[in-house]
Amino acid sequence: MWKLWSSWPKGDSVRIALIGHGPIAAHVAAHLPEGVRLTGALCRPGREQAAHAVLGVPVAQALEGLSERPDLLVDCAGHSGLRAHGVAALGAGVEVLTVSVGALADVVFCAELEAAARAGGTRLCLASGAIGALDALAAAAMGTGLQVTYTGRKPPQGWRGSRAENVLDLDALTAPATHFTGTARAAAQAYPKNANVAAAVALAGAGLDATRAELIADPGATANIHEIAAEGAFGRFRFQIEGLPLPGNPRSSALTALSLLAALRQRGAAIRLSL
Ligand SMILES: NC(=O)C1=CN([C@@H]2O[C@H](COP(=O)(O)OP(=O)(O)OC[C@H]3O[C@@H](n4cnc5c(N)ncnc54)[C@H](OP(=O)(O)O)[C@@H]3O)[C@@H](O)[C@H]2O)C=CC1
Ligand SMILES: O=C([O-])CC(=O)C(=O)O
Repeated sequence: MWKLWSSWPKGDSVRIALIGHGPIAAHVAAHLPEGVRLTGALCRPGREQAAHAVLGVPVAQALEGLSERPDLLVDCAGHSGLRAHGVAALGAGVEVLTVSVGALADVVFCAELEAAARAGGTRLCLASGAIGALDALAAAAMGTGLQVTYTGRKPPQGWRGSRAENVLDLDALTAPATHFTGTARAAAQAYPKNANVAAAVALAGAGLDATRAELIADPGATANIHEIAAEGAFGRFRFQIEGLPLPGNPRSSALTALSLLAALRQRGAAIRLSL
């Protein structure tokens, strides 16, 4: 069946390298669309063997250490991966696709990324990740009066290793408990492994300081539930997604890895969605 973004033009292929070898990276590597070739990966010092075992490609600690220069560097590692490699890659003219959207809440780092992309004549692409409806938010933001609230709800184990543990006894919860309310910027900075979605919603729509965020640990939740409530001159909408986690990390929704695959597939299409 013909699809809008069916495949890369025959004979063309894109070389990608990954940052990270966690559940998101492993899923991407195992399901690359036709025409996309994984040529390398970047890891932290001492993690070469572990990364090679998961991905089966040459591994280095920096882009210059890879034998093949990628056309695109795909950050699947989280904020520290983008911080370690984003500016250098963009400055060297290598496009970067990232899941670490919340890292852009740091204004200084965001400006460094932007300057590097301009200097390198390339761009930083933000994955839609675990959320949807960013197209509607971006359109709504072109009108007036946009107000957006994002609510992130996960089972208690989805908040392990996050600041929620300072506020709540996750093992003892018997009812939903809010452990953060504030701006999307503050959420993204306080929860680097859990609130990239808050940043994506904000960057697409009303901005990091005007978007309200609430984060909830819910012992009754059986999925990672993300909700957007938006209203403005355009009208209003509500969007909710119940994302199942990837095997290997209850924090990360499977849709995140799928969004990277969708972005890779779209990149090679002559006819594509416009967002
Ligand atoms: N945009 C979105 O909607 C979403 C974004 N995310 C982001 O994706 C990140 C990754 O998720 P997931 O795969 O589940 O997480 P894991 O934390 O399980 O995996 C992260 C991987 O990245 C590696 N890594 C960490 N820092 C670096 C670095 N500086 N350089 C190279 N590799 C590095 C780790 O390796 P090692 O520890 O061995 O060094 C590990 O292999 C999350 O932390 C979160 O920030 C997640 C879900 C949704
Ligand atoms: O995967 C998810 O459900 C969301 C997540 O962790 C994030 O926004 O960083």
